[in-house]
Amino acid sequence: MSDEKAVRAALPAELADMVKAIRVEHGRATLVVDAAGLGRAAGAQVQGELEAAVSAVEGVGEVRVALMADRPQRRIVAVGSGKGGVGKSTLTANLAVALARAGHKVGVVDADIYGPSQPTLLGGADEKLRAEGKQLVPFDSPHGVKTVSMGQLVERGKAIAWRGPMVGQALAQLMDADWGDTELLLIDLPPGTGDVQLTMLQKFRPIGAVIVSTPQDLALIDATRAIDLFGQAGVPVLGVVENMAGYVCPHCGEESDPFGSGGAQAAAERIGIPFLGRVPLSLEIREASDAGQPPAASDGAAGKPFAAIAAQLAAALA
Ligand SMILES: Nc1ncnc2c1ncn2[C@@H]1O[C@H](COP(=O)(O)OP(=O)(O)OP(=O)(O)O)[C@@H](O)[C@H]1O
Repeated sequence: MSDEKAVRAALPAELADMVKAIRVEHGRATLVVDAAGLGRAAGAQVQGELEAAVSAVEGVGEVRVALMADRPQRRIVAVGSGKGGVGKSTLTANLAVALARAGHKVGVVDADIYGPSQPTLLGGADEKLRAEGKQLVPFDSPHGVKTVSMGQLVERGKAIAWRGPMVGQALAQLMDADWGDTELLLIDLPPGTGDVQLTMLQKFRPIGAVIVSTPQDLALIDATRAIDLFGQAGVPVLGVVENMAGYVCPHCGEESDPFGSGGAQAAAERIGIPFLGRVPLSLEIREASDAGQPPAASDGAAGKPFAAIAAQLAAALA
């Protein structure tokens, strides 16, 4: 039996499939292990078990275990807006839930230090973040999305007055959390074009951005500024979403457009970026969001626009 075959024969059955390559040279066995999706603790355990098993093989004096893809390539999509209060956090949470329901492994980083809201939106308002070693462990929301938030790093209700470097460090901690097999991270950015946005673009290089705007002219002007920021940083804008467009009166059914309608679509067409869809102004969306029950988690009418936009986004990413 060759040395490699002897090593393979000695592998614990439940770990054998993970060992993608074996080389034995001068009494040193090197194993390449597919550790994608394993957290740090599980990875260390696999490593220990393989070392123990292989060091018992005759002629092997040293064992090296290389854990590959321990940090799988995760795609990052930033969700931004030119101004506050346009529904960026609501959209991020619901897109994440809709994508998770469509089978994607999704996480949300709530980078909105001035108004962190993902824990509330995703049903974890009272959850504290755990740390394992130096790594944060994201909160597993009941809606199939993992999330970490600036809001979980500070006491609830306390104002955060951080300067640039502190923001950068906090953001890095959130991004480097133990995301496990998460494939796609949606980042809920603070509104505008400040420190957090720049750090995110420069340091973590999202593969694309989604811009949220209400249909008002002023919001659209600000959205155009955000689009410009992403463009300058070389981050493609995957599309624009128009939120709070059209209001259907729950009593009489009459449809009105308190903030106008269609402005974001027209602006996207003018600038030459895709329009991903429209979410109506709806009492149901607001109430469900406040209650930590994202509309996208159910099959009701309020969830439909989010599912449609998520499908568009998934297609753009594919
Ligand atoms: N389509 C909608 N219909 C009704 N209410 C909405 C809709 N979208 C968002 N809201 C409500 O508007 C408020 C602001 O939304 P959200 O916090 O998502 O905005 P934001 O752009 O993330 O704000 P911030 O500036 O705090 O980051 C929330 O109360 C939310 O429930």
